[in-house]
Amino acid sequence: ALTKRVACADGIHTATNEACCALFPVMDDIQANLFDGGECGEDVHESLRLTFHDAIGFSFTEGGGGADGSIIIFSDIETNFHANIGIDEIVEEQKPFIARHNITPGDFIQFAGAVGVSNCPGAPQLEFLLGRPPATAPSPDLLVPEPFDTVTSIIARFADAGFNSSEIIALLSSHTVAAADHVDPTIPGTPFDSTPFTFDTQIFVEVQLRGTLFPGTGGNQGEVESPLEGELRLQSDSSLARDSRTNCDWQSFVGEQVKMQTQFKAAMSKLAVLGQDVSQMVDCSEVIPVPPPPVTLEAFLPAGLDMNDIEQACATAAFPILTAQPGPVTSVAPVPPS
Ligand code: HEM
Ligand SMILES: [Ca+2]
Ligand SMILES: [Mn+2]
Repeated sequence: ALTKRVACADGIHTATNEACCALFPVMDDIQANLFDGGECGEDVHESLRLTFHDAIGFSFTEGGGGADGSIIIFSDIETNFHANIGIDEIVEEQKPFIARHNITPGDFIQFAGAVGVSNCPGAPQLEFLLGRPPATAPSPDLLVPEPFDTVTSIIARFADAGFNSSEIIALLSSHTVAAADHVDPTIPGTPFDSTPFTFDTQIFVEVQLRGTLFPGTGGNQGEVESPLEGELRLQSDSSLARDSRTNCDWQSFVGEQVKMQTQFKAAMSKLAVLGQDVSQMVDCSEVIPVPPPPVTLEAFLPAGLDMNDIEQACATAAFPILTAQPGPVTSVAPVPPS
């Protein structure tokens, strides 16, 4: 179909809606100066986490404006919430970008998340809608889930924001490009899967492996044993992979790159506009770059492990049979700090 495009004032870009033209200089700035020239590193990971921590501040019963930028506008309040530990870093890094462009914090947070994820091989091209007004109040506390929450409590919290249990698992695809800095503060940058720079399905494989060790110290709140040196497992991910309400959804993404991409994208589209009036927003998804494909498409077992190390949890389907990477057991390298 032919869509009428307008020329942007920069003389370089075109857009279906002129309002989207303003996003190109923002994108160039964050790619060069926040994401180190287009990497899928720590700042992208933190920016993706921030999209969630801003948006999930929404409740049908407790209030909260959702994806409204309140976590930046009222950072003095929200970064002190226990579940937001460490989020102050990316909040302070993003503030100067917002100051030098004409964009609201709510729009910037979701835009940076979508552009950032496009740097990760294997990710879907996320939607981006423009037009979130500035937040007028901080989010109430206790709306962001904690890694030590029970599955019952996590499902209830997401339901109170409009998400079903399948959408929770789809959103947790995000933990494929992720590491923890504060769960075990002795080992910052410890990834949740062995490929923290690739948006693959390894998170769904590796969380299903039998836990055998703590990568740093034991006894941290919200952490359970992982299968590999250098890899950290959240108690919440572990429980969701094993609970009968969510284990088949979890397993269903193993090796299913396109399914994961499709469902993550759909759930992120909902998350990014929580609490917003979509009828007042402009679709600028065309501005978001198309991510590179993953280097390897096949899901695998980490070297030295075999199918006996998988803790089958879904009662109605067998875990896909995977091949181990060659060689002896390896350890996972940390994600370097930004
Ligand atoms: C049950 C829900 C969830 C829980 C309990 C949870 C918990 C956590 C925790 C504890 C960390 C480590 C933070 C640190 O110590 O640095 C983390 C990291 C992260 N989370 Fe989640 N999370 C959840 C859902 C989500 C969702 C829905 C998204 C995005 C859509 C997300 C994206 C991320 C990312 C990208 C990181 C890595 C940040 C980095 O590497 O710096 N999480 N999450
Ligand atoms: Ca990964
Ligand atoms: Mn981090």
